[in-house]
Amino acid sequence: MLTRIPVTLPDRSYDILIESGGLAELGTRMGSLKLGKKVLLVSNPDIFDYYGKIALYSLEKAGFDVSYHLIPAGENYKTLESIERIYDTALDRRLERSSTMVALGGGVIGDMTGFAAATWLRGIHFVQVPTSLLAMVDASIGGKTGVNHPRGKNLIGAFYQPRLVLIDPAVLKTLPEREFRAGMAEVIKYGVIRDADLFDRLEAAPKLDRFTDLDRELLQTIITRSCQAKADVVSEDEKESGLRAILNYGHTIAHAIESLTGYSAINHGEAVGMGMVAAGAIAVRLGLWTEEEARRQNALIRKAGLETRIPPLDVGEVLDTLTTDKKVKAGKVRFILPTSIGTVEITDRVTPDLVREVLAETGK
Ligand SMILES: NC(=O)c1ccc[n+]([C@@H]2O[C@H](COP(=O)([O-])OP(=O)(O)OC[C@H]3O[C@@H](n4cnc5c(N)ncnc54)[C@H](O)[C@@H]3O)[C@@H](O)[C@H]2O)c1
Ligand SMILES: O=C(O)C(=O)C[C@@H](O)[C@H](O)[C@H](O)COP(=O)(O)O
Ligand SMILES: [Zn+2]
Repeated sequence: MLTRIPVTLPDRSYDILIESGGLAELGTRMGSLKLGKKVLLVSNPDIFDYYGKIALYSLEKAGFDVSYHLIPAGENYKTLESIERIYDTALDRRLERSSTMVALGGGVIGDMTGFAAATWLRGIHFVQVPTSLLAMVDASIGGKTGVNHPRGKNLIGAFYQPRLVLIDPAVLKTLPEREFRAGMAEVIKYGVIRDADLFDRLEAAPKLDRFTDLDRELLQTIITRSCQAKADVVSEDEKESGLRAILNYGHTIAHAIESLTGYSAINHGEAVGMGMVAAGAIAVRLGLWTEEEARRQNALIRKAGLETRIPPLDVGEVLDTLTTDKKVKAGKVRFILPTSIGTVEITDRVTPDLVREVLAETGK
């Protein structure tokens, strides 16, 4: 069964296509977009070993002239140096304005390929083929592309929309369990910020922490509801001038955790899980959210096999890193905080002392 979710934008609308086994149709799907012949597939060696051949074969069969570029796996390769290596291959391959970069991988590959496509020749086509749960439900959609700065997450980048997002849930069978759980953090995020019914369904599920324990119907619900939530928000506010900031729930503290731990010990989804616990505790202390709902959120995060306690960090460094967050306005750090399951608000009322208290409460 093919599910199509449109992302409707003023001048760069595109489809999210969700279909089990759909990777083999990549060439045909791209064939209908009127792209130039040259394609550069960007991936990492592990993912390429599993799925590179299917993707290349499908593209070649559809008449594309394909080459590929591999970047070692891991968030600490999400750097400008890796982007320069993509540029080298783009130059060697003489990519043209009509050419396309295809990201075959998780969010790290997707964010970097999108940024390289946005900047090479001032912008060439770009297609997302997400292979991790997190990239399927979040990173591949909406056009946030970029890389990390050693002192701050995603500080370098561009809004640049893909021409197509092609999701083949069957590839999740090889995703390491830890990465599956990381993806569940962003799924729970949608429940808290926007989709109370999704939250209820996750609560009702017998298990959430392993791909193999999830029934196929629930997996389909998780992917389609999450993609729909992201597509709706991005369609309303492409460049985060307002509503889109809700997608950053849990990320203010998560990004500080990621950069202060060197982008290696804790992955993005794990940090988001911890960040949502901290944001929930802040909301309770400000009288915005009930303790009972915060407890339900935290129980769901634990049920997804995620850690809810923040590792020991220097609080001064955390506070300093928060000031590099992209939501900072007029020098004030802004947080997305829940007001009920399914609704959030954005506030600049969170003081450094409150962050200190909550880090002490939610820390290990
Ligand atoms: N642009 C956005 O809107 C957005 C949204 C959320 C997250 N992100 C970014 O996404 C990144 C996190 O993405 P992620 O969680 O996918 O991490 P990731 O890209 O590092 O992938 C996680 C790991 O899973 C492996 N993997 C992926 N798919 C696989 C498969 N099918 N089989 C076997 N192994 C597979 C990868 O090789 C990697 O080791 C972060 O950099 C985060 O900032 C971006
Ligand atoms: O798409 C968005 O908007 C998001 O905030 C989604 C987040 O899950 C994602 O991690 C994003 O990359 C964070 O954005 P940033 O602007 O804070 O870097
Ligand atoms: Zn995220």
